[in-house]
Amino acid sequence: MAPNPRVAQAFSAMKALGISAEEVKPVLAELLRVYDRNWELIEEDNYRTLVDAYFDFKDDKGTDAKKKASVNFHARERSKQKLHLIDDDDDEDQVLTTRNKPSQKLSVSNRKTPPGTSMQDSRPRTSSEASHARLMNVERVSNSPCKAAKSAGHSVDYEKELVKPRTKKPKLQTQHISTNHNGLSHASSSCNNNATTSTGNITIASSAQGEVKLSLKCNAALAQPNFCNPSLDTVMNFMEEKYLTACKTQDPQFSMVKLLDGLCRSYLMLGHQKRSNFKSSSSSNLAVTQDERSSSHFISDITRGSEKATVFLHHYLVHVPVKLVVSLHTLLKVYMTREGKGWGLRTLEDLPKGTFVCEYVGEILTNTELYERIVQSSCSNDRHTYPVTLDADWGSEGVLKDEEALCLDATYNGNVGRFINHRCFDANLIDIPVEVETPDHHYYHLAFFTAKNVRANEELTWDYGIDFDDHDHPIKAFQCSCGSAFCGDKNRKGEGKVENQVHASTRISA
Ligand SMILES: C[S@@+](CC[C@H](N)C(=O)[O-])C[C@H]1O[C@@H](n2cnc3c(N)ncnc32)[C@H](O)[C@@H]1O
Repeated sequence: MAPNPRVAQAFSAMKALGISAEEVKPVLAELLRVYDRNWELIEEDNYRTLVDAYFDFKDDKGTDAKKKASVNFHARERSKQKLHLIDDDDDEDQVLTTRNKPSQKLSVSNRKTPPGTSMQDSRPRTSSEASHARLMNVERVSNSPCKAAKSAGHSVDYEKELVKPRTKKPKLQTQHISTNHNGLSHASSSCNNNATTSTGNITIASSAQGEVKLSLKCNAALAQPNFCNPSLDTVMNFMEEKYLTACKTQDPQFSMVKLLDGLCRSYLMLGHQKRSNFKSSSSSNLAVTQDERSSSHFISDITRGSEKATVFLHHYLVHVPVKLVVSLHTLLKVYMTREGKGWGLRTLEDLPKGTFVCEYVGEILTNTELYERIVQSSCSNDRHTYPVTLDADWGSEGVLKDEEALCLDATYNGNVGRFINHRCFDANLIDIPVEVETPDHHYYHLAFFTAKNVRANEELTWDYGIDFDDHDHPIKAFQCSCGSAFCGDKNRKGEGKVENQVHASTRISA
């Protein structure tokens, strides 16, 4: 009788791996029996199931082959149950633990197949069950973090085993970001579903369903001997500390998880804009409105190369205490200035004179409330920055006393406007109070417009109106590094003693 062509095909596929037909025969026979002669399941993925089964079988060479096959298939069935546990959470391929949801997703049930369950009992009953059983792959990772580090090479908490089902998921579009020696990041991207082939340190993969996965590959050169995996919590806390102090991130809500979440959101948002051929113009910027209360933004950018890490990320969250219609120039970029001014804001495109840039958003406080805050923050060594005094009457019909005058304090709640640095006299932005359409016209927003043509990549600056000679002012001026030929700070960097601290206050007229 002519040999079954499918059998011949399977033998030949295995032969290509150096496995003889003789060795394959019993394993194939067992698989056919378990899968009710469903060849598709065996042939899929280039006979992967057959290969797995063969190696399982071979592992226990020396024991009775048939009994062993039974045990192996039994193990597969246990794997299937594990997969179902994860399916229950509708998150079957989650591999990283998060702090909010500790590693239970990764934990594998100790549930055993009931004693006495025969191989026959464990047969998949439906094709989908069968394929679950078949597609299941279990990678064992040691409980010991150190051993896990050796085998996995990255810091993930595992409880027992990492379960990786080989279910077919929609293809993820991947993008790699590599960094050069300055820490400058550059990325390649594409709009099709093909993975790019460049090597890099960060891989972002997304699917059309809005799923985004990040994979960070550490620079091997930074590896230390005796490496032992830290917990995810330790890493997150360390990074949060680092960005809150070293990089002067001022958002008290800052967290690495939010940062990474912000990256994913930005990726999706930018991808969406790219697809819809989004193009910003001065007028369209004005049309961008949103309630920013819950939105987060991610910005990756350059530091001055003083950090060891390969990619530098900064994020800021925008918390607006009341629902405001905010117009935001979408191509703005927060970056670390080189002159020691901390973070700054720059434009990514040329802006003609008179272009609306962004609003200055902050909490509205009375002068008294602001003063109390400043006293409090100086006691706790917190940096308190940039209150803007408003001369609007804000609903009051009479003349306001000084202590009732209102300020915008963007220290804890603000928008990108909080990153605009001061420049003496010839700043390229001007702040304009913009009346809001309320019947009494008491209220206004503070909006920034360009006071001159601004070139792409130029820093956006604003004259805070500081009197650097006023030493009695309750808020001490910072040592100015604006670089303007008209700088009014006699103590500016390199030209005298360092004046105490960081604060800026300006008074505007409505
Ligand atoms: C409105 S914030 C600007 C964003 C700020 N650079 C940051 O990193 O958050 C104002 C603070 O920035 C710093 N700054 C702004 N302009 C500066 C300048 N010309 N020279 C030095 N520091 C400046 C001061 O610390 C000031 O209190």
